[in-house]
Amino acid sequence: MVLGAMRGQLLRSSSCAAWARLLRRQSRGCVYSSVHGFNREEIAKKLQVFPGGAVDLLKQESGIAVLTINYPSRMNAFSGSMMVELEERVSQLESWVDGKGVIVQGAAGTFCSGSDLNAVRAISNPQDGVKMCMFMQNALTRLLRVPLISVALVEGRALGGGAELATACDFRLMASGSAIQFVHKHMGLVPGWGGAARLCRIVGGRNALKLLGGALKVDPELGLQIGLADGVLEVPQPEEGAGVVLQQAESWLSQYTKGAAPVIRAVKKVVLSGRELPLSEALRTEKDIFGTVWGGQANLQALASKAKHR
Ligand SMILES: CC[C@@H](C(=O)O)C(=O)SCCNC(=O)CCNC(=O)[C@H](O)C(C)(C)COP(=O)(O)OP(=O)(O)OC[C@H]1O[C@@H](n2cnc3c(N)ncnc32)[C@H](O)[C@@H]1OP(=O)(O)O
Repeated sequence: MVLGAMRGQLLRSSSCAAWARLLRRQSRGCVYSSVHGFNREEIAKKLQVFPGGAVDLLKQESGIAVLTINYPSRMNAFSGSMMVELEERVSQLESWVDGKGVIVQGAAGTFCSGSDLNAVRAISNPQDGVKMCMFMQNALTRLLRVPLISVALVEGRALGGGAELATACDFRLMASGSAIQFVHKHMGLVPGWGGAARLCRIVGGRNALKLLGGALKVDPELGLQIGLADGVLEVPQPEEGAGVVLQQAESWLSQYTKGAAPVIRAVKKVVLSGRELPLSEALRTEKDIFGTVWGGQANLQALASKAKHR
């Protein structure tokens, strides 16, 4: 047993370096850095000028966190300071070693109505608009790449940047009566937070063209039909109390996060590399990640238990 554990430790340390190399190559999941003329501190300072609302993070014993976009007086629109707070919360998720899953939701029964239009009107020059996009693309790409299985719990409306936020999760659960709508065209815009690129990968180019070109309202039925939604949750009667939909979402996610955190995190990592890397590099990364769990505690316990897995 000791030899096995030592072998596992040796493999883990060398393979962790491989995962670190992958993350470094992706510069911790960021798309933009100074080589792209992106100055994070400069744009964060500009965004902080637009206060309001919060992005709350609850990390639970279960290993499932709840990230809440919290600005109900503005239908959970993202103020500038909330964009900076989102990035901070993603950093916390990246370093949560016991984490296995995360549910992204909006406060007060609605998801997110995109950018705070008051901030949008003030950031009207193209240069600052593009910098805001780069900031949010970095934050949302990192969210999608955290080694946790993520679910967007869509109640009420997910509009514009809110629809884009929903695409920055591995899965989407839609409450009955909810809608995801890429309203950008109505504003003379296209997605800028990475939502178009992710949407094409989720529903395919033709459906993405319809949703963006038609600014179509995607209800749960259409969401399931085109693969934008992975499940529909029935909204309970008011007397059943708030939080029931979140409990349903946690129950749905826990199907996929049952087990040791290192194993669930490795599952997300191998899928992430399979999703994003060229085949040969994905295979090498998979081998490295395999090495972090081979001979690990969960593996050794499973071998010792001789349990049958039906
Ligand atoms: C990259 C994309 C990004 C960008 O380009 O920067 C964007 O996301 S742009 C924004 C895209 N979003 C929208 O256009 C949605 C605008 N909001 C609505 O369409 C509606 O508010 C709603 C979300 C469908 C809800 O409608 P309703 O139920 O009728 O409520 P109200 O409209 O009265 O809203 C309540 C309250 O909330 C304020 N609000 C709503 N959305 C925003 C927003 N995105 N920014 C700022 N404020 C918002 C709305 O103004 C109301 O406030 P009061 O008027 O003070 O009551």
